[in-house]
Formats: sequence, structure tokens, C-alpha cells
Amino acid sequence: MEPKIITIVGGGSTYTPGVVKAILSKKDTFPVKEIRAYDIDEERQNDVAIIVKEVVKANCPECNFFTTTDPETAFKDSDFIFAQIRVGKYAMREQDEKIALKHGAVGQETCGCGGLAYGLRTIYPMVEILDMVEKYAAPNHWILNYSNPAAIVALALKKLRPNARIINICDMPVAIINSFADILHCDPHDIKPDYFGLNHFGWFTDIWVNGESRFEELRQHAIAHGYLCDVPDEQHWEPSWVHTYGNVKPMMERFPDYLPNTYLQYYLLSQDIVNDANPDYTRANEVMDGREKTLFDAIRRYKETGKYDDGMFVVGAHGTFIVDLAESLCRENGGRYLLIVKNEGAIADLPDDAMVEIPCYVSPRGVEKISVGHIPTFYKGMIEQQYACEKCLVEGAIENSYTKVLQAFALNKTIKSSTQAKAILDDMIIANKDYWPELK
Ligand SMILES: NC(=O)c1ccc[n+]([C@@H]2O[C@H](COP(=O)([O-])OP(=O)(O)OC[C@H]3O[C@@H](n4cnc5c(N)ncnc54)[C@H](O)[C@@H]3O)[C@@H](O)[C@H]2O)c1
Ligand SMILES: O=P(O)(O)OC[C@H]1O[C@H](O[C@H]2[C@H](O)[C@@H](O)[C@@H](O)O[C@@H]2CO)[C@H](O)[C@@H](O)[C@@H]1O
Ligand SMILES: [Mn+2]
Repeated sequence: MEPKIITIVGGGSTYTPGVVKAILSKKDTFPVKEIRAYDIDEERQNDVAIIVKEVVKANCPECNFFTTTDPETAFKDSDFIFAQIRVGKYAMREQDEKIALKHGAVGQETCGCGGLAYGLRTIYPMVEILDMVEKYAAPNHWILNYSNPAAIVALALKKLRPNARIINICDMPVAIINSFADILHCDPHDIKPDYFGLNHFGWFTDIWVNGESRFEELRQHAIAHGYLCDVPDEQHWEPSWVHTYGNVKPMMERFPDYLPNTYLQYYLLSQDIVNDANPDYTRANEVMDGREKTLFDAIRRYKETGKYDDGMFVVGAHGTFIVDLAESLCRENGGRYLLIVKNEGAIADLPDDAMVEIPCYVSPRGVEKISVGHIPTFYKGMIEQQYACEKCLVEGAIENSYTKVLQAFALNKTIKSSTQAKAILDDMIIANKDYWPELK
């Protein structure tokens, strides 16, 4: 395989060191000759690059790495574009979460009104990135996009740039499958999931391990313990993730047919989530005091001492997933992944233009969807409401329509009434004045 050029968009991301380590750990089967980091915040990116350069030195010194804020330098002849931007950074995530909570609604990064606000910030910066990639990158490039909120970004980009060579992805199901492997005491690579939904709004319907369904074992475990188990891993140690994995238990006790994505807690346990939340200290604060602080403390230590601990970057689901996907696009290796793709009948009961998260085979031929077929009424109803919400949001952004954005807010399952929706929206318009399309 010809060694590739990869551009990471959002090079200042807290995930960049882990993603680079994941890329270089596969150099024998997925050789990469150059990694470029591109960001609009030069200072943040240059700081993160201090650590990334150490990761490159420790894992593949022959790989060329550099940072840039110039699009042509970033994208020229690039084979893969890994996108992971956060428009407005954590400060705006904090606003997304706290404004919704102030009005008694779920305050979350990608779900509820927080996710809708995040989506309105992200759509057009992503369109701009796709246009720059189209102008400069290699003709057969692939954009693998992590930038959230992936459901809204995927729906908007499919409408605004239908021919873009982009695959939108999410590492949550991968993380959950890693927990399934802990519970089943098997290798996560041996697990083949059956799954349907939208991004952050889906269900596992079967779990195959080496050709044998072990769904019933998992179902019984989840009814008793949620997704928690006695094998600590990267996901289980942070209190809010422990709480999230534990919240699968009440969801399974009530709706035991399928295994839920953890994000469904925000829709099926909305009031419990609001009751348990601290409106003055949300997940954004935890991440700023956690992942972000850990990274920038390491950067400061390196600047002072020249010392760096390569072990501090666990290459978790986030890093391995995107690199495994990229490799399968280059090399026939039977890759099968949950991807966010245009429905077009894969889920028989949903609109063709919905962007659904389903199992797909991936090879140098591209993405081949696996048909899901019909789904039961409860799931169809839940998904149709969420899809209508997301579609109204995207149309509101494109048409600059206050009414359509208000419809999106009012349609969201986390919202009690249009009065609550309007109060949240009007506060969010003020907080997002530097980011949102104008709404009339
Ligand atoms: N899809 C998934 O499952 C998944 C998993 C983890 C993280 N994410 C997403 O990845 C993104 C990065 O997360 P993070 O916590 O590292 O964020 P971060 O704030 O640490 O880094 C984001 C970077 O993006 C940059 N950026 C913002 N707008 C940009 C633009 N228009 N062009 C180029 N760069 C831009 C910022 O300057 C910043 O350096 C977020 O959207 C997050 O939600 C998605
Ligand atoms: O609250 P955060 O910023 O810590 O996490 C929000 C993201 O959560 C999921 O990504 C997880 C991933 O599932 C897990 O394996 C590990 O890599 O941590 C990630 C970030 O914590 C979700 O898929 C993302 O969309 C969220 O942005
Ligand atoms: Mn996700």
C-alpha cells in the first residue's frame, strides 16, 4: 500500500495525540508518510503539537508531521481528512449545557437543545472545510468526520454537499462494544453487532461473537447491572460515565427488547437526568477540569522540563475506530462498522433521506449498507420524532428560519412545551450571536 497523507482538522483537539498514536501504531498495515494538523486556533494547535511531535518521535520518527493554519498547505493531495472540530470550543459547550438546564431541560453536548445549538454552530464551518478539501485534496480522498453533533452535521452536509466523500462516525457504539466484551469475557474484535438508529439515538438488536449470538446473556446482564461490570476500563472510572453506564439498567427494566445506546438516557430518563444535574457544574466543566487540563498540564510540564510520558495517551475506541475504518477503505480486510449513512430503504420504515447509524461493510469499493428491514412501532416513533427535530433544525439553519428552529426545539423529546422551547431558544440566540446563522 502506498503510504498515505493524513490531515487532522481540529489539530488542537484533545484527541489529536491519541489519534496520531493510533495512526502510527498501525504503520505495518496502514503506512502513513505525512500527518498534517490544521486548525483556526494556531496557539492551541501549536501547544498540542508539542505533545504530538513526541508521540511521532516515540512511535514512527520517519513520519513527517507539521501544523498549519493554511488550508492549501493542510489539504493539498491529502488522502484522508480526519475532522474533529469543536466550534466555540468548551466555553460554548458549557453554554449549551447550562442554558438548557437553567430552563429545567436536559443540558448535554449533542442531545436536546444543547445539541441543537451545537449543530447550528457547526453546520457552516463544516461546509467550508468540505469545500476546501474538495479544492485541494487528492481526488479519491475520504473525509472521516467525528465533529459533533454528528447526526445534525451528517444530515446537513448530505443536503448541502451531497457528493462530498465524507463518512460520519461515532465511537460510542465502539466503546459500548468494548464493555460488552468485558461483560462476555471475549475479544471486542470478535463481536459483530446488529444495530439501528440515528447517531446517539440507536439500539443493538443482536450481538454475534464468532458466529454465536450472545445477546440474551447481555440482555440479562444489562437488566441487572446496566453496562457496568467488574472489569474497570477507560470508560468506567469517571463518575459521570459510571452514572451513564448504570442508567442503562432502568431503561432495560422498562424496555428490555433491545440494548440501548447510552445516549438514550437523555430521552427516556430526561427528568431524572435534570434532577441529578448540577446546573453550576456540568460535563463541560468536568472535561475542562479533566481531559483538557490533563493535556495542557502535560504540555506545560514538557515546556518546563522537556519530559513527556507517552503512556498518558490511551489509544481508546476513539483513536482505533477511525484508523481501522481508514485502513478498510484502502485494504480488503472484511471491515464491518456502524456508520452514519443515507437510509435509502435500509431501515424500511424510515424516510430515504434520514441519516441512519447502521452496520456497513467497508472496503476499497467504499461503503456497503447492510439492510435492517422493518423496526417495531416504539422505535419507529422515537426515531421519527428525533429525525423530524433534526431535519427542522437543518432546514432552519439553511433558510435562516426562527420558526423552523423553534419547531426543532419543540419537537425534541427532552422538551416539555413550546413555551420552554422558546425560552431556551431565545437565550441561546444571545449566547450564540457570534456563531449561529441569523434567524428571522
Ligand atoms: N463522533 C464522536 O463519537 C466523537 C467522539 C469524541 C469527540 N467528538 C467530537 O470531536 C470534536 C473535538 O472534540 P475535543 O473535545 O477534542 O474538542 P477541542 O475543543 O479540544 O478541540 C477542537 C478543536 O477544533 C478547532 N476548531 C474549531 N473550529 C474549527 C474550524 N472551523 N476549523 C478548524 N478547526 C476548528 C478548535 O480550535 C480546537 O482546537 C468535538 O466536536 C467532539 O464532540 C466526536
Ligand atoms: O463528555 P466527553 O467529552 O468526555 O465525551 C463526549 C463524547 O462521548 C462519546 O465519545 C467517547 C467515547 O465513546 C469513549 O470511548 C471515549 O473515547 O471517550 C469519548 C469521549 O469521552 C461520544 O461518542 C462522543 O460523540 C461525545 O462527544
Ligand atoms: Mn458520538
